[in-house]
Amino acid sequence: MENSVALSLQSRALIGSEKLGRRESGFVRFGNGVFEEKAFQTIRVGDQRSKRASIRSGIPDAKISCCCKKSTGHENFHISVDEALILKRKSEDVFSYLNGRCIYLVGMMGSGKSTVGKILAEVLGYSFFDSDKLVEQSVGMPSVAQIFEVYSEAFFRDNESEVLRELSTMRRLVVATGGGAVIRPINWRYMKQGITVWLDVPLEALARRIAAVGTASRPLLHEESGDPYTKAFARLTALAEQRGDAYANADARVSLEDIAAKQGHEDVSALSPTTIAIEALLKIEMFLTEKSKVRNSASIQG
Ligand SMILES: Nc1ncnc2c1ncn2[C@@H]1O[C@H](COP(=O)(O)OP(=O)(O)O)[C@@H](O)[C@H]1O
Ligand SMILES: O=C(O)C1=C[C@@H](OP(=O)(O)O)[C@@H](O)[C@H](O)C1
Repeated sequence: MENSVALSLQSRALIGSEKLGRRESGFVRFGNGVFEEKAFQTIRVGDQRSKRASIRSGIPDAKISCCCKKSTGHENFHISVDEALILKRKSEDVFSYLNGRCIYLVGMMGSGKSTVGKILAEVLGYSFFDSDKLVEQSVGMPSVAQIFEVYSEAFFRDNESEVLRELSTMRRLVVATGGGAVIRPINWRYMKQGITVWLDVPLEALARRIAAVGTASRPLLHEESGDPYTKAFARLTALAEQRGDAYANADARVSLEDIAAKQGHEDVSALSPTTIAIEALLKIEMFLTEKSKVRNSASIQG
């Protein structure tokens, strides 16, 4: 991405009426109990000044929204009053520890990076970005699938790295990265400017989710034959093996199996995105408090 090229970054979850600080109230309408994606912000990559100014100012006329329905319109995730309150309290705790640092969500395709990322952005008063969407915009194509087809995976990966580099200069963002962003060490350098969080979801659950929405938008899953679940599962298994421990570089790991066990569920499909967002905040808090303890004891010793 060259500076001269005017590219547009879109943030789909900046849903607050305040100017990117803490939202004091109204992030959820309890009566309805679902979130709805409402507002988006456009900023230009390549023009750092307008980008930062735009991010600082937020969206003056954005409405506080109460429920978040995915843009596909197929799913509603219900959220209880209790969960909404825990989410709000935990976000307030974590907000000060974060001190403006960005959150990068990593994980396999379908692990919920976008779904959970939008919730985190909303409660923290951060902007949400999906790195796949930013690559699409920077290349000027409507889908990642098309970029793979017309150019190549390598071309997509180069642009993905460039997008992550740009984002790494910014603050107060939640970024849903593409599932393969973890394979390039340079991307870790960019993402480690913020806090990295791995959404660790069992492959069966991923395959079920992806089969439900289809593989058309995910070119790496599109080649296999067979029914949607079987082909998604086979390809995800191969990708997970290739990627090995790459996801484990993340600062915090959110294991859906662990949350399900803790809550007495047999299956991770019982876990709502809100429950997962709460766990992500807990893990971020643990990581940051641990880090500051280590720093403090090092400064006492030295
Ligand atoms: N906790 C969850 N339970 C059930 N389905 C989910 C959950 N989180 C996400 N999904 C669904 O899984 C699919 C992939 O989620 P998405 O957030 O797009 O993943 P990613 O951004 O990691 O590719 C979407 O259809 C989404 O609605
Ligand atoms: O795992 C991967 O290599 C990919 C994941 C996709 O992102 P999501 O994880 O958002 O589906 C997208 O970047 C591309 O299709 C490649």
